[in-house]
Amino acid sequence: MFRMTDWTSDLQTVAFFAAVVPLLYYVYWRIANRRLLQLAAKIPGPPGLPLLGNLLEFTGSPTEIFEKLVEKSYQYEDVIKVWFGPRLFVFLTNPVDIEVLLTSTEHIEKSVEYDFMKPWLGDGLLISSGQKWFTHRKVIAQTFHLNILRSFLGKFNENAKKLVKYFEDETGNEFDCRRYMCKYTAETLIDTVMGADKDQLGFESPVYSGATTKLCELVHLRHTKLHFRSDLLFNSTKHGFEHKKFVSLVHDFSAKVIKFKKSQRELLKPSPFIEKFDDIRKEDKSLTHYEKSTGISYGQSSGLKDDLDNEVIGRKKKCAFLDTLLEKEANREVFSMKDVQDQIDTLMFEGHDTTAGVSSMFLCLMATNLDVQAKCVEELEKIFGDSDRDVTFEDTYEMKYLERCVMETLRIYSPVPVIARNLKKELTLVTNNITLPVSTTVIVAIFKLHRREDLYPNSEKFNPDNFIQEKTAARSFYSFIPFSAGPRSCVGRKYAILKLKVVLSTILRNYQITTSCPMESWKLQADITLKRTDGFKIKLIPRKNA
Ligand code: HEM
Repeated sequence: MFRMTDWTSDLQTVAFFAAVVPLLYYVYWRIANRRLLQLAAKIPGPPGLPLLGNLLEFTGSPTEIFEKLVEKSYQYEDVIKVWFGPRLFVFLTNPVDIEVLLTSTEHIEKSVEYDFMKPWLGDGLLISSGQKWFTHRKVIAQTFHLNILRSFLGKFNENAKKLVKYFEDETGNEFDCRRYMCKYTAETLIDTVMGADKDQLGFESPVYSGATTKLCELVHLRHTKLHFRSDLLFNSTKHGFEHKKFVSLVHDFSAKVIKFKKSQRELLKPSPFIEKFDDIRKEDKSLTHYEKSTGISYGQSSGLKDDLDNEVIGRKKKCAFLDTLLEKEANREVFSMKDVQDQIDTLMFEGHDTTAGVSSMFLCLMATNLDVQAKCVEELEKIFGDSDRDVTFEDTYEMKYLERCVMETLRIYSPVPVIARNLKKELTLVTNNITLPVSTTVIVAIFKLHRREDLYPNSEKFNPDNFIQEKTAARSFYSFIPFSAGPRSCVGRKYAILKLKVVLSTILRNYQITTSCPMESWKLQADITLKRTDGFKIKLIPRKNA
């Protein structure tokens, strides 16, 4: 027979366990992580709640979370600690500490947040680690040598001219330019790095770029919403189904590219757009001279050097990215077919989303800084006069002011606002000799670093003079890292800068750019790459002499 006393005692037992089990776990966790807690106590940061840490302070939409993080960063100086539940996150904003982390060959493992991209990018260069990353990086970095990039100039120009033509449909309208820039960057990647033919592949840029934009949003949703971190929960929601659909769309494309390239190889046709270089050393001498004379190392305007800057890459014939990987795969060296596909997916994402973002931002900045735009155009008129000829490699050296504008865009709106590493060993910083414990997630806050008032006075203002030589020489290399730095820096940075110079100069030679949206009204969103939530709106007016 049911008795009231049984029922209340059951309830008391449940309540007892509900309160005691988490408490016991918390006590156990604190004992097991004594060293972590001791070291964390010495790091400045907002006080948090037991178990939850600072979780409740960072809720809301991705834009709101980004704004809260930036706001919080102004309350602290160089190193900031935040607890998200039991996980310790440390944000670095001082170049001296960033240098310690990024130059290390030990702390190169990405944080677990990157794992949410695994179903999409597999073991591609962005995510992989250890020996696999090391051997793949060595091969891929060589395929971005400047001499190989030179051979892409024809395609950069051809596609830039097509873009200018597409823009004719929009003249007089205020429109979001990002989708056009996505089309340009994605199609040009296929034509160059992949050495394929976008038309024969039936490539549809809005579908592909739409899928990657959506995938970024979904991955970021998993970063910001605790309940979506579990694969089981996420995969059973509508977001999980959407994620699966977009991943298979992207993978279908890379499978198609491989099939296309393999059929080309079987026909014994070399890749149609890729020239091969026999003696790379001979050409390198002039590049070294250029780099010495200007201090500019394509993208690392402060002269930072790494494996991409190795002048000597051997006498063997070198060819572009996908030809090289397929050759290796056919010879059963280093890459399996799955590896090749992972690397295509990685490069298609890294190579198109970032470059589309920065070029769209550049156009918006030109539209809101008409004096700067006029100076760029003046420089281009000096180089090209009235001619509508293609941009040559040598012309890109002459675009010194335009390059400073690109650098300043990368500073103020860094397309990758943060990067993150997982510490497998303790790391001692320069700032106050702080030691970061094992398992800390270290965030390099590029967005905040690039807006430090001590490095860039009046830092919210778009000022290309931040990159005149005296100023860059006076700053640490690590105060400007849009492409990261050190062993895991961006392999595509020289490619990106060269392509940006060609396409942006071609647009400026053909159109005057305006907008009705002042910079102060822009809303930013940092889902993997930086975007404007309100759209990249510009208006184009054809230039008379174009
Ligand atoms: C303006 C354009 C670009 C920017 C701002 C940019 C920025 C970055 C950053 C910050 C990283 C480090 C990411 C991290 O540590 O989490 C990175 C890595 C990488 N980027 Fe880029 N990137 C750009 C263009 C490109 C292009 C055009 C390609 C290839 C075609 C590319 C391929 C890669 C790859 C493969 C990695 C991973 C490298 C490794 O871990 O060894 N990127 N990029």
